[in-house]
Amino acid sequence: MGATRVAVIGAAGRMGATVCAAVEAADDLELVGRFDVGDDLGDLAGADVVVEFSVPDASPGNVAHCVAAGVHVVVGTTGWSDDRLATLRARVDAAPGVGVLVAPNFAVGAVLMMEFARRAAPFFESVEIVELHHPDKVDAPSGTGARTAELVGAAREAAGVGPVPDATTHDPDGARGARVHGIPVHSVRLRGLVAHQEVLLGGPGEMLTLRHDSFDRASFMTGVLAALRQVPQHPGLTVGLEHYLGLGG
Ligand SMILES: NC(=O)C1=CN([C@@H]2O[C@H](COP(=O)(O)OP(=O)(O)OC[C@H]3O[C@@H](n4cnc5c(N)ncnc54)[C@H](O)[C@@H]3O)[C@@H](O)[C@H]2O)C=CC1
Ligand SMILES: O=C(O)C1=N[C@H](C(=O)O)C[C@H](O)C1
Repeated sequence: MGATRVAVIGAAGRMGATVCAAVEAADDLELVGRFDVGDDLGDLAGADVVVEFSVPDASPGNVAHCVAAGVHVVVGTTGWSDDRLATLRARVDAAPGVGVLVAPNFAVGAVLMMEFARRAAPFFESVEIVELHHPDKVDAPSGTGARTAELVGAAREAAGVGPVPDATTHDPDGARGARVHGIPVHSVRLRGLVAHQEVLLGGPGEMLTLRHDSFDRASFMTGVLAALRQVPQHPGLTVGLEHYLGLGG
């Protein structure tokens, strides 16, 4: 069997460039196209699979182009709201056989952190998420932070756990952070960082801290390469790399 032909959208960016290098280094993959802002996606350079790391407002259009062309897509761009995912799901359902994976984080450790947080969530009264990133990141909270809050919030609701306790009545500057699915999420942007997250779970007299650190974008490549090799075997829309790793509830 020949090499899988891969095109990258957002190829000039931090993640896109790292993905291009990883694809070029893999014997079973061939990099056939690099696309960035302003490029005509056309026939996607004849790719079998596209990897998409661009910006939240461009990603839905880029992915729709790939799906309409019948090309599988691995999407790492963040900002996929429920509405955007619903629109994408309808497009994918109308393109039988096409696989699309949208994953907020491709680092295996981060996927495990989210899974551990989901499992631990019903056992603690309090949960807060602190996500820390490089200051060139344009979106807040991070996709990982938002997804973790969604998983944790759903697990607490399913277990009948009430809202997180919080006596705050005066917070004119938003010091308590964003609320995502009822979970406080705090975003730090700091020069020197790459991508980091802590999930703090508190109960009477104890705290469990789950922490993941991506020190280098190499941390995402194992997941990206595994995803682009597997996506043709997963027709339809999948959200979260955990479903390709045999995890997830
Ligand atoms: N899922 C994951 O594991 C990870 C996801 N990300 C996400 O990936 C996205 C990109 O992150 P970075 O590479 O750090 O950003 P970046 O800013 O370095 O790269 C974004 C690239 O997209 C390009 N772009 C902008 N509009 C475009 C369009 N309409 N079509 C094609 N390309 C376009 C830009 O010119 C730029 O080259 C962000 O949403 C980020 O949160 C980042 C790291 C890991
Ligand atoms: O922009 C980044 O860098 C990252 N974005 C993703 C996110 O928003 O969760 C994944 C990772 O945290 C790095």
